[in-house]
Amino acid sequence: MEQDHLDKVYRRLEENIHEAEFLMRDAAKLGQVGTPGALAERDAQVFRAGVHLNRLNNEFEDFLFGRIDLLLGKDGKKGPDGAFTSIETADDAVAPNNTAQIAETLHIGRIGVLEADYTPLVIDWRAPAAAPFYRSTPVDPGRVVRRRVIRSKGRRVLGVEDDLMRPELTATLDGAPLPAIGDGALMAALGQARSHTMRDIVSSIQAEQDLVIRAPAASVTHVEGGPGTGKTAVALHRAAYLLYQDRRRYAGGILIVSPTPLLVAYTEGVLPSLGEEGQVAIRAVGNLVDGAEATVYDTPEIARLKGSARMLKVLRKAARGALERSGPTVSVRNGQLTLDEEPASGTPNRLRVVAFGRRLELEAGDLDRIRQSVLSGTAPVNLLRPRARRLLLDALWSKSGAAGRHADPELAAELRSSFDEDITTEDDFIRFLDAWWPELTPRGLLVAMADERRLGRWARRIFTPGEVRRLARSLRRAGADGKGPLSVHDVAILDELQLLLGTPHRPRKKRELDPLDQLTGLEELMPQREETQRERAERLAAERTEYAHVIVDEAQDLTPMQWRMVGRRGRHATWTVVGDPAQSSWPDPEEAVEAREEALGSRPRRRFQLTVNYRNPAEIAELAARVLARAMPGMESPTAVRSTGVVPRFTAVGDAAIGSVVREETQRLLARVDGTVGVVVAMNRREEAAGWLTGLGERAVALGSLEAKGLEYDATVVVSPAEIAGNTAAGLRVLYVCLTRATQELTVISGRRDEPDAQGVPELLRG
Ligand SMILES: Nc1ncnc2c1ncn2[C@@H]1O[C@H](COP(=O)(O)OP(=O)(O)OP(=O)(O)O)[C@@H](O)[C@H]1O
Repeated sequence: MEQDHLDKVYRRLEENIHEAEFLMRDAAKLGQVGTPGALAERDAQVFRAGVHLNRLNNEFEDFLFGRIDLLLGKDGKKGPDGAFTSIETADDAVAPNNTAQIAETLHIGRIGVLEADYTPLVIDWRAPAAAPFYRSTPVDPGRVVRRRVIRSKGRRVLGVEDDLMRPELTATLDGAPLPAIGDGALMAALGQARSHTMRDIVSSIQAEQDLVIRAPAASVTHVEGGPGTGKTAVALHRAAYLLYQDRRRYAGGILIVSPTPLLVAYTEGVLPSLGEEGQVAIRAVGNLVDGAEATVYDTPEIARLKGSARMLKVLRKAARGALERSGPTVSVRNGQLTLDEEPASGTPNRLRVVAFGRRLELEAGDLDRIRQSVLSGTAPVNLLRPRARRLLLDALWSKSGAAGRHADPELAAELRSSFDEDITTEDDFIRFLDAWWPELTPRGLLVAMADERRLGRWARRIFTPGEVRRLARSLRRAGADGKGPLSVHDVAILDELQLLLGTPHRPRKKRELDPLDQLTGLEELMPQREETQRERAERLAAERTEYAHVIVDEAQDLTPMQWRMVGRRGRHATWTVVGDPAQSSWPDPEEAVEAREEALGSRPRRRFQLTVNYRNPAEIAELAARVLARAMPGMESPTAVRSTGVVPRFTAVGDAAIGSVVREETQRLLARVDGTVGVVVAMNRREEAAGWLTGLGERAVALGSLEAKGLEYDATVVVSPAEIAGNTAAGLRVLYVCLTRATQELTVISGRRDEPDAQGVPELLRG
C-alpha cells in the first residue's frame, strides 16, 4: 500500500527532474543569444533548475518517511500545500458509537511534492500541515488517528511502524478498517548501531522536541536538557526549519557553534540529509576566527585564566599599553627593590627630519608627551595612528618657527601644507612613524604578552604573580613569530585583540575603470552607487562576521571570553542556545552565565526543557545519575526511554598494565556491538590511549574526556573516573559527560587512584 504511494512519488519526481533538466538545457540555449536581457533570464533559470536538481538528487534516499491519517477538521479550508488547515476536529467527526472515518491522509517527506494538479503527494516535514505528525500524542491527539513511520531504501518500502493516537476509535478509511502495524518508530530508531556520523531524526522527532524546532525565531530560544535528550539533534533540525520558514531572512546565514571539531565532523551530515546546505556554517568554537585554528588544549588551570572575564581586563591594558613607552619599572628581586629599564625593543626615542632646509628634532620627552596625549583618546590604537602623525607634524611645525611667518591665513595654510608634504614624503619620517607607531596585530600582541615582565605589568592587580608566570609560559607556545600552535582559548583572545587594536582603514582598491566610461567621463558623473541587497548578502557571506541566527550547542561550556567572541557574530541575530549546566567543564558557571547574558542582551527569552534521554539505556543512566548527585546535588536526571537489561561492567586494573586491560575490553565490546566503541581517558592520556588501540580498526576510537562532548558510541570504556574528575567540581561534571556517551554498553576501568571496591566499582561511582 505504501509502496504504491512511493511509486507514485518517484514517478512525479522523475517528471520534475526532466522538467529541471529541460530548464537547464533551455537556459543554456538562451545563453547563446547573448543579449543582456536573455542573460539575466538565463541566470535566473539556471539557478532555479540547479537548486531543484540538486535537491531532488539529494532527497532520493529515504525520501518519504511518514504518514498521518486524520479526522475531519472544523472548517474545510486548505492551505497552499493542499492540506486542510484546521487543527481542531469537527464536532461530528466521531460518531456516538466511537466510529469515525478518515477524512484526510497526508504523507510526510524531506521536501514537498505536488501532483501536476497540485494535489499534495508529499508534505515537507517543516510545513505547518506536517506538525501534527510530530506533535500528536495519545493525550493530545488533535485530528490524528494513526501516525505511521515508513522505512524505505531507494524505491523500496521496507516496513512501517504505527502508533495509534486514538486507540478507542474504530476508524475506517475508504470503507476498510485502519490497521496498526509494528512497535512504534522511536524504539526502532534508538536500537540502531551508531556510526561516526549522526543521523537525522526527522521521522521520529518527539512532541517536546518539535515544540523547540518550530518555536518562533524571534529573540532567544533557550533549551536545557540532560545528556541524550536530543539537544544537538533539535538544534540542527531547527536550523533546517528556520531556513524553510523564512529563507530570505536566513540568507544572512545561520551559524552553529559547536564545542569541538570532532562534534562538527560528527554532525556535519545532518543538514545536507535534510536538504539544507550552504546557508548554515557549523564551526567549532576554536575555529571561529579565520586564519587561526585551535589545535592544542590548555590545562584546566590555564584555560580558567585565559577564558575568564579577568582576562578581558588584561587584554584592554595590553592593547593600550603595547605602545606606551614604559618608564622604569619597580620589581622585587631576591627580596631587594630594583629599578629595571625596559629594553629599548626597537622603539625610536628621537625624530630628526629636514624641512624647509632646516634640521628639526623631537626629543624623547616631546615624543612621550605626544604619545600620552594620543593614547588618552578612546579609539583602538591602530586607528590612532593618523592622530599621532598629525600631532608630530604640529610639534615639528611649531619648532620650525615658520608658524608666524604669514599673517594672511590663506598663505599660512598653504605654507603649512607644503611643510607637511615636505616631511611626510621624507623616508626618515615614514620609517620613524612605522617604528614609533607600528600597526599592532593580535598575534604580535600575543607574543608580547608571553614576556612575563610585560604581562606582569598589564596584569597587575588582576592576576597573581604565579598566574602571570604560568600564563606567560603558556603563551610562549605561540613562538617568537606567533605562528606556533594555538589553543581554543587563544583564539578567543585573538578575536578580542582584533577588536581592541582595531583594523586600520585601508584605501579601497579603485574599481577597474571601464575604458568607455573614461572616454565619456561617465565615471565622474555617476553618483555613488548604493549596494544592492544581493551584493550586500554576498559581501556579508564572504566576510562571515555576522549571522542572522546563531545556534550555540553545548552552551554551558562557553567561557566569558568565548561568549564575547560568539556574541560579536550575532549582534543583530536571533538566537537558539542549547546546553546542560550539569555537563559544564567550566569552573565558574556563574561568571559564564553573566557573560552569556551580556552577549544575548535584553532580547526576551523563551525557555524549553527536554526531559527524556534517548541515548542511554536506563542501566547506564542510573550509574551516571550517581555522579550527577555528587556534582550537582538536587539536579534531576532525564528519564531514560528504554532499558536493555545489560548492566555496566567494572574492572579494576590492579597490577596489570592498564593499556592491555583496556585493549582487551575494547576487543570484547567490538565483538558485542555492530557500531562504534569509544575509549574515554583523562586528557593527558589521549596519545597513550590511541596507542593501546592500534590495529583494532576504525570502529574503535580513543579520545580525551573533553573531546567526548556531544559524541556517542554503541559502547564506551571509561578509563579511571578519578583521573578524569581530578578532584574538582568541574571535573565531576566532565566525568558525567563521559559516562553518558554509550547507547548500549558501558565498561568502567579503575586504577589504584580510583579506590575500587571488591566488585571493581570505583569510589566515585558507588551509590
Ligand atoms: N526523537 C528522536 N528519535 C530518534 N532518535 C533520537 C531522538 N531524539 C534524540 N535521538 C537520538 O538520541 C541521541 C542523543 O541525541 P543528541 O546527541 O542530540 O542529545 P544531546 O541532548 O545533545 O546530548 P548531550 O547533551 O549528551 O550531548 C542521538 O543519537 C539522537 O539521534
